[in-house]
Amino acid sequence: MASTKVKIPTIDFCNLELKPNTPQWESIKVQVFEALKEFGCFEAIYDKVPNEIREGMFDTLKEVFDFPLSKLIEYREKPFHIYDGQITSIPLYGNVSSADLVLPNSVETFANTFWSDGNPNFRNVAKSYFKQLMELNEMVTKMVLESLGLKTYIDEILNSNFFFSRFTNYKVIKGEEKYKSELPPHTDSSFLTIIKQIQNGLQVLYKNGEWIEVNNTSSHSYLVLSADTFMAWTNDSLTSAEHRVVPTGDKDRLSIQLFSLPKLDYTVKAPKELVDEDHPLLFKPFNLLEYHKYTMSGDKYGVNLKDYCRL
Ligand SMILES: O=C(O)CCC(=O)C(=O)O
Ligand SMILES: [Fe+2]
Repeated sequence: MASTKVKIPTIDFCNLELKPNTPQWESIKVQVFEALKEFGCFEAIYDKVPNEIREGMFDTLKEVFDFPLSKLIEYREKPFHIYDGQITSIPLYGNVSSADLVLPNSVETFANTFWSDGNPNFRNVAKSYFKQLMELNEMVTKMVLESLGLKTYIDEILNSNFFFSRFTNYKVIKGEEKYKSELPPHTDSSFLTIIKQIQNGLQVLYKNGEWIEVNNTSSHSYLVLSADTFMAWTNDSLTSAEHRVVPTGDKDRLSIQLFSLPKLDYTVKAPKELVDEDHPLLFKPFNLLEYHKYTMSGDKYGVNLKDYCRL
């Protein structure tokens, strides 16, 4: 059972002209760093995504999972477009992911696969949604690096970012208790992951062993998670939040994720400033391409970066 005793911090990013070196920035920066160290996550209240854009994204997500399987398979056949569904252990879980929703000018491949007119409205909605969340990702990244005294690395990290988006659907079939669409506990391989859920279900593991429910306190709530790459790059200064999804209720649960990953050939290595005799290097330098090749080879279900390159 998830606990209600410990709460994930909520950090308000609204109504502020958030710029480095302002008092608001400094105050939020402290909260962000503390939360990512302690919990590996926080709930951001972030009102830069207009309601109609967020709703447009979820309407599209529903539409995509109502398409026949043949459409989803056609989508999967395009390079770098993933459809993960019908997994034997979680048959009601499905996700559609790609890098192209967030690359400038390339949401077209996604839209052209699903809609014969290329759905121009959705293309605008997706660009607007991800642009705002990429700004949130950038602010949080800067705040972490400033907190670590590593301002000089901000450009390097932001330039190494490669974004991946995912639409996830946890189907519910009423009365079919034996089918569960839970997502098992895992950590993400990204620097940061930004998750929007409309129904609850997401839970994060706290260091005392309790699963904490992620609740939306506002329609502008997003969960920001720090993940494996940021943990390795910061030599363990941040936690990589272990999380899982246990949907409740009798409606399909929908969520959208944005992952900021390191570019495939970027070598992730903790900077020298974070390594000394008292803080030895904890992860061998790695790049995502080699790591993914490793996770895809043989039976590696459930492995994470720690298994791959923790020293
Ligand atoms: O559906 C969610 O809320 C989270 C999904 C997730 O953890 C993932 O795709 O890595
Ligand atoms: Fe995840």
